[in-house]
Amino acid sequence: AQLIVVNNCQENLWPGILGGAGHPTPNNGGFKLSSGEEVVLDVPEKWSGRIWGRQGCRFDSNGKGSCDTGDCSAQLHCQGTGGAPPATVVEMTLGSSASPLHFYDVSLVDGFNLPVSMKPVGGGIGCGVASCDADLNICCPSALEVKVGGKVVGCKSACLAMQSAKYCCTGQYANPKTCKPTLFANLFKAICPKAYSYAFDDSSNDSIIENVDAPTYAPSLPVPNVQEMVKNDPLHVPERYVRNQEDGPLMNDMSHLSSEIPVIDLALLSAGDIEELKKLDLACKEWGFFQVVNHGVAKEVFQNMKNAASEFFELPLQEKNKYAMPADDIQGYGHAYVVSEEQILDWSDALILVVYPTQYRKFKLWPITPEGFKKTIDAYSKGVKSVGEKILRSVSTIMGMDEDAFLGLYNDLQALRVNYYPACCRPDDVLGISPHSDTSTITILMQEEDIKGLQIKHNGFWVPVKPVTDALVVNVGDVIEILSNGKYKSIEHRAVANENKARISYVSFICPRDDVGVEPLEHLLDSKKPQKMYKKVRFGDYLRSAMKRKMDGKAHTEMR
Ligand SMILES: O=C(O)CCC(=O)C(=O)O
Ligand SMILES: [Fe+2]
Repeated sequence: AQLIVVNNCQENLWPGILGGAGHPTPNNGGFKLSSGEEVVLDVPEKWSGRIWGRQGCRFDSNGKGSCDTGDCSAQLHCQGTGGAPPATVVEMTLGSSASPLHFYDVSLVDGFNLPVSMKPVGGGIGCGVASCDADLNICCPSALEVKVGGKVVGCKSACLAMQSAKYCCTGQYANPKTCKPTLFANLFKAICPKAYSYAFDDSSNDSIIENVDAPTYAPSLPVPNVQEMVKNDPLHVPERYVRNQEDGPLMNDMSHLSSEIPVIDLALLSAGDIEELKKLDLACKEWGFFQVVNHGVAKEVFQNMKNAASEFFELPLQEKNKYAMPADDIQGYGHAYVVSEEQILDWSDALILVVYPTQYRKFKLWPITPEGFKKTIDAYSKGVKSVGEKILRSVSTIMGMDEDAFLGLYNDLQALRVNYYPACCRPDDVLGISPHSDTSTITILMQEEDIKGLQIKHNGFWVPVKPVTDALVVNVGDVIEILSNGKYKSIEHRAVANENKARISYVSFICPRDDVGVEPLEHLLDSKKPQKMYKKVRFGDYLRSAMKRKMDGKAHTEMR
């Protein structure tokens, strides 16, 4: 794709550019653009990044110097650094020729320095003109002004000027319920209604045309709502839910092994710490499961998700059914993987939503009660996505590749499944979720602190995964098992029901796009394992064939 950057101002400008994680930065991140001039930048399809204008710059012949606003580490070429606020920023995630839907907005979250607008030309679909083309410097409240030589050159955001959690939407304000537009944001919004003016402002881009060509999935048969069934008749377990007793008792004495499931410090891992990388290698080989701590996602993001989801599941059924899974989809509130009238059913209900790529979001299935739930899901998923990227970087490192070898290929799709396991009067007779392995690249799960449920199969025994405070549980999915030619294992796991308590788990599946071919990586074949152990599969076909079967034990992974 091409970006045409035009300077319609009366003065010279120096645009700055920054590619998002895993995306390149064109033109070394910055260049001069004289008044009236235009420049065409080539960026790959699906490029994601930001552009802002720098003004009042002086650079020497080595490209060193500074700007009055938007400065990036005193360099002409920003090369990986963002602009100093206040600066009006255009943020975008472009589509591709196959899916020409572009997302972009003009953000005033970091303040304002120059009027900017963006629109699609020559094809592609977007949300029209995103802009703040008025000069906010003229009406900037004096407390927010940035002056150079007596002239107002920028208007700070309230966050920058006040440096407080309330205006920055951090700490206790880091969620859409408590992060409200401030007086200043409202002022910005009044003048520039088509711009993003505070951290949780999505009124301006919620109107984006949804899921133009979102993939469809094999539907699941309709079955009763388990939570409602229990509410109406708590002492009855219908025959359809009674599990096969042949697969042994649900509880055994393997819980002493729980403490051996590796706990990995993600900050150390991302810093390339050798011990932590070894731990990851061992975890993926021997366990297929591990927990991560120090993952950088704020506690509130988790807590908000837990609060909102608990509230959602407590709503009356008819309210929840406003988001009922349509007959031809597996997104929404309902059940997945029910494929025959005969199969034994799981003791759970679920809310399932595709969260990335954002253009696949089906907002009509995103609950609006409790208030702010949509934004909470968005914030939670964003946090999980960042954790997923860190883990995938390290996984590609231990597989002997560049750290970003997996990004953008195997983590394009992210789906959220919130499982609700009602209490059960005969917990030994049912399963919350039947044994299965995940078809994903990796799965990231948040569980409640004090309620057991998840068990993983380790050397033939079921080992409970004990919740670790603030940790996320991560497991290797079928995709990594195939890519690694079986070195890393996508382990069978299940969830049990509890007698007195309901349990909720929050499961994010990180997956490749449908059209990605998955097969063992050539460079991993060696004299010990010269053969590819798995057939090449198109991920979309693999996922759909897995969905047509009842989840039943390990892998749909087809051996050669
Ligand atoms: O609830 C759990 O702990 C496990 C859920 C799970 O494995 C899944 O949804 O794939
Ligand atoms: Fe699972």
